[in-house]
Amino acid sequence: MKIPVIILSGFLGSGKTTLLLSLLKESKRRGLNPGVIMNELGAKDVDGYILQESTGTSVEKLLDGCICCSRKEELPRSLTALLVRRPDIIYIELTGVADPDEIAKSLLAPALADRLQLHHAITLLDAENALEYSSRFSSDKQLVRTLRKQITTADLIIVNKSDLVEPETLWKIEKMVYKQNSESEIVFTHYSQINLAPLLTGIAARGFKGSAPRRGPGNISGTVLQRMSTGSSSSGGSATAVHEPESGADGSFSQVAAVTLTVPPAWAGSLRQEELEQFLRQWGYSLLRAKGHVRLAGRDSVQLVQLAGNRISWEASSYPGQPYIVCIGLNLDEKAISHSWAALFS
Ligand SMILES: Nc1nc2c(ncn2[C@@H]2O[C@H](COP(=O)(O)OP(=O)(O)OP(=O)(O)O)[C@@H](O)[C@H]2O)c(=O)[nH]1
Repeated sequence: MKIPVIILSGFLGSGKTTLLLSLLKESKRRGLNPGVIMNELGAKDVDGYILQESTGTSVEKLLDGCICCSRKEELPRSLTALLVRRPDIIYIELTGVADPDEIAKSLLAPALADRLQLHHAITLLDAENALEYSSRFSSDKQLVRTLRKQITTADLIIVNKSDLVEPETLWKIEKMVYKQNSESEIVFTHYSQINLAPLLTGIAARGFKGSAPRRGPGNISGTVLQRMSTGSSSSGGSATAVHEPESGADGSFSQVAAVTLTVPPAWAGSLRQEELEQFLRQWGYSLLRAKGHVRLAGRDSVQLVQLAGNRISWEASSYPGQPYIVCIGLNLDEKAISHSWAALFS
């Protein structure tokens, strides 16, 4: 029996890891042994740590580049390594700038096609920002193309973060999605909460001799509204650019780049929350996403900081390593960022 694979795609900060956490918990509740491949643009494994911390799942990590383009050859190797652990289901969480179609094609490689089967390609959209992407990223045509591919490839589109927008915005997003992909199911929700049962229907733990997995019958209702009938260095800086393509090349190859900033090991002080927020906000929309673990003045525990869609959130974490932040952006000035970061510790 082929092992079902679920691909999770969607722009930076749209809610992929939040959904993956729920899927892992539900998989474990059903007695399944899930395998996870997680790809990050940055050199640090923020989301993998979150998953391991809250679900105990071991994660095959592919850091520092995108597996649909610059690190394409690494995916088959990781899948083969994962298969040794005999998973009942495999989740692949892509970077926010990955083309899921390229990943789906990779599953058809001769060494994998007999063992794996694409079960669902899911794309998450950040309701607060999705309508702006084409105009905001007009300087990066590849990125705009990739974001379209994320919509056209999906058989399930989850419009997430509906708590941050008015209902009219959701209707506009539905219209935009429908123009590009009228076949997919679309649900609206927040914190990636959907009915997971249809996604996992028919998937059984190994040893079970039942029928092969099949796609669920739908009914993946969100919590807000359902689709209406539409008729149809010293600073520790290190950057990873997803390079511009040769014309006609496969992959996403956008100009989005990641800079990993670590706190100098010798520094014994702690940062103030406002200082760090100011550091993150000064780059405006060129900083698309930031995440990391830092120590703050006045807080006992390490803090997980996340910037997504220009919103910053903080939560306690038990990360034991050297504090860092990964910054991901479009046309980010790496030198200026590293310089400004170093100034925080001078
Ligand atoms: N307000 C709000 N915040 C959300 C929602 N879903 C996720 N978040 C927050 O948005 C941030 C990004 O969520 P993730 O699940 O990490 O997004 P992602 O797509 O995995 O992000 P990357 O993989 O880093 O691109 C986190 O701080 C989440 O807690 C939502 O529906 N509403």
